[in-house]
Order: sequence, then C-alpha cells, then structure tokens
Amino acid sequence: MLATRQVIRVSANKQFSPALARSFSAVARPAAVPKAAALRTAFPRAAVLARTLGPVRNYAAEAGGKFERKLPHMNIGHGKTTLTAAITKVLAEKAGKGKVLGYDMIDKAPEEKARGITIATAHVEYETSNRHYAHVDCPGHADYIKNMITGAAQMDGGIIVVSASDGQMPQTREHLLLAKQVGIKKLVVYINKVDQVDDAEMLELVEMEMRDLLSTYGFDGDNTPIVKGSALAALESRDDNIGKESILALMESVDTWLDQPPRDLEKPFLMPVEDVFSIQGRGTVVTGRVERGTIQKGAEIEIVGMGASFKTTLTGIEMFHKELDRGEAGDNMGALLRGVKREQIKRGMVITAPGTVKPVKKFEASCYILTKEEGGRYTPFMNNYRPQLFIRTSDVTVGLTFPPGTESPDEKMVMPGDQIDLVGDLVHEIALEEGSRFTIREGGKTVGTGIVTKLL
Ligand SMILES: Nc1nc2c(ncn2[C@@H]2O[C@H](COP(=O)(O)OP(=O)(O)OP(=O)(O)O)[C@@H](O)[C@H]2O)c(=O)[nH]1
Ligand SMILES: [Mg+2]
Repeated sequence: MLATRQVIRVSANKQFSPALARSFSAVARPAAVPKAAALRTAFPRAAVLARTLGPVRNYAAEAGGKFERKLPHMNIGHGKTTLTAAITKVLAEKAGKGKVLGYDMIDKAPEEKARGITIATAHVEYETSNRHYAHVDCPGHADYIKNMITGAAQMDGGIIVVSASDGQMPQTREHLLLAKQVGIKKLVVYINKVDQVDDAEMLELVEMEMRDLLSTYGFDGDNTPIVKGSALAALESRDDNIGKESILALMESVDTWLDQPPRDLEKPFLMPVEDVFSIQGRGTVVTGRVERGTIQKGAEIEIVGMGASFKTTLTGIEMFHKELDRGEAGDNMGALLRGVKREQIKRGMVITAPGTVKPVKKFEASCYILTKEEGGRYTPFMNNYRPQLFIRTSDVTVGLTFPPGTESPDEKMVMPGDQIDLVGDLVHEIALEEGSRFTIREGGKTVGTGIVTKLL
C-alpha cells in the first residue's frame, strides 16, 4: 500500500482540465507581471519551454526509513536526463564518493509494472550533505503522466526543467496541474541550456514566464527558487560558472526550499480492515496492516466506511499471537474492539484516529485509463460509466461523470490511454481523502487508476 500523502486543496486552478491544459492557448493567463507583459511584447517569439515531469520513489520509506534524511523528488522538464546525469556527477565529485551515472545508464529506463500499467522509469539516488534523494527520470511524457497518477513513485517535491532556448510547451501546464493535484507543495526551477542564449533579457523573460505559470497553478511563483545554468556544461566539466556551480546552486535550493514530508509514523493512525473475527469470550477482532501512525491499547478509535461511522475503544492489540501495548505503521495487527458486534464491521472499512478521516460519497479525481495493451478496455466509455472502485480493502460501485462545465458531456468519450479528470459518485460512503489512490475495475480487470483531488 502506498503511503497517503497530504494534498493541498487546488483552488481556482481546478478549472483547467488536463485537456484544456494541453491546448494551453485556450487557458486564460492570470493578470501578468507588467514587466513580463512588456518583455513578452518586446520578444514575441521568446517563450518558456517547460516540460514538467514525473516523480520519485520513496526509497527511504521502502527501506523502512533506513535513511535518516530523505526527500525524494520529482524531475521535470527539458534536458532532464542530462540534468539527472549532471546532478549525480557533480554531487559524487563534491563528496568524493557515490556513483556517477552516465546519460545512457539513466536514459535506458527499465519498464516497471504498477497496478497493471507499464511505466518506464529510471530511479536514481544521490546525496547532499543534508539529505538523501531518490529521483526519477522517465523517457517519455506518457510515462511521467502515468507515474504521477499511479504514484508508482512517490513525490514529495520536484525540479522543473525549463529550456532557455525553446518555445513553451503545453505539457508544462499539464505537469504543473498534475503536480498540484497529487499534492506536491513546492517545486524548484532549473532554466537549462543558458549556454545557447546570450541575451540576458531573454533569460529574465523565461524566468518571469515561469513565475507566472507557477502562480497560475497555485505554487508560490514569487519565492520559488529559479536557478539558471547548463546541465550539459556540468556533465562535460566545462564552463564551471554555468555548469558545476549551477548544479550546486540547484541542489542548495532543493535542500533548503523543499520541505521534509511528514513520516508515516507521525501521521494520524489508520488501518484498513481486511478481516473480521468473533472470538468467544473476548469479542470482535479486526485484522489489517497499519497504513500510518501509531496506536496505543486503550485508545479511542473511529470506524469509517461502507456506510458506517462510529467510535469505540481499542481494548487489545495482538501481533503474532502476542499481546502488545502499541502498534505502528507497517504492523500487521489484530485489534480487539469494545462493544462492537461482528456484523457492524466488514472489510473495506478503516479504523482511524477519531475525526481524522471522513466518510465520502462524491469526489473529483485525476484518472489514467489503461490501453488494451495494458489489459484495459478495448472501447471508450461515456458519461455515467459505472465500474467498481477499489481503494485500500474496499470495493464499491462508482458512477463516473465529467466535471461540471464539460462541454456536451453526453457526447464525450474517454478513450483507453486517456488521462482525464472525472467526478466519482459512490453507492455508499467510504473513507477517502485528497491524495487517496484507487483503481477502477470492471468484470475482474483493471481499466484505470486515479487519485482523489477534491472531496465534494
Ligand atoms: N546546449 C545544450 N544542450 C543541452 C543541455 N542540456 C541538454 N542538452 C541537449 O538537449 C538534448 C535533450 O536533452 P535530454 O537530457 O535528453 O532531454 P530529456 O528532457 O531527457 O529528453 P526526453 O527524455 O527525450 O524527453 C540533448 O541533445 C542534450 O545534449 C545544455 O545545457 N546545453
Ligand atoms: Mg530523457
């Protein structure tokens, strides 16, 4: 089970569907910085190229928190693979240790399976004096999109790479929107290929465009660190001022600007119910794997989902036939519940710290629909599609519709391979949060995957 992460509510930016974002000319710009507007007029051809990319796997969490300091990040943009190689090189040289990965080693991303979806991702690790990082580079745009939605690699922050010399790409907006939707709070920008641009005003324009765009998507456009340099120069050990120095400045920004994510143990307790037993003379015991947080014997807990929501006391914790006083994230435990009948609880519910998770019926989500090659549908589906939604241990029928404001929703189709925002309406309430990930299944096969972006 992937760790659920906190997600910032997407405010005004939610009006931009990825489809709209793709045809970015149709997306209204915010009132721009006057100087940026003037510069844009002065350099009509000049625009920012920002291809934002995907995410990163939480190696530290996977390794059981072995790394003291961890902060996986997302890598985004143009010159990404070159930048990835340059970062490993510069940091390895600085520390006098570590692995230097050549461009070829990173670019040959192996294919991985995440929830039935094939995603090519190269996982790279490196270390500054402050933190250990896990970093992902994907060879193609589609892989990044899938990666972000499935959470195949967990993201806590990201680097956006913008080319100083190219035109703006619609993918920038799509990636920024997704980054916001999956709960990334802060980004760092690297303006790459400054070796190809000798016009200082042009670079200033690129920076201002990027700040505008960050603000449009709900990031802190004014304060986000923007570092200018050349990843290629760093990789080729030339022009240190724009090469190596820029990589060190970038990593300094990443170290200081991106926040440490809360550890699973620090989050409020949550355990999905897998099974329920009635034990003679003791009462009702539920079993499951603790997803996050810690729990003490005697604590008050809340049972949420499958239409239910009530509180009781956890009177006993059992693991491997031993009685314990405390359980924590990662533990497989049996929980003895006071005064609860077996019929009141079933698989699909969750046990949580009281008041931390709400039962939800309606929500907005960003979804990826599998292609037939990935085992998904052969045909498109329409508005009001009714598959099963699987989240944690629950399995509920859901009605999927297009978000309000969608033009002629009853004529619109969702094709296998599409990434799309949808509204889900469940037949009964379950415990959901912004950032909860789910799969969409039909007739025993996975047809899609998604992440909850807003509770309605
Ligand atoms: N002049 C110059 N070229 C660069 C720089 N960084 C990367 N490039 C070149 O830009 C091209 C694309 O770089 P990549 O690192 O492969 O870009 P990418 O974002 O990984 O591209 P995809 O994986 O294909 O999406 C390559 O030819 C690089 O050599 C730079 O700082 N200066
Ligand atoms: Mg690449």
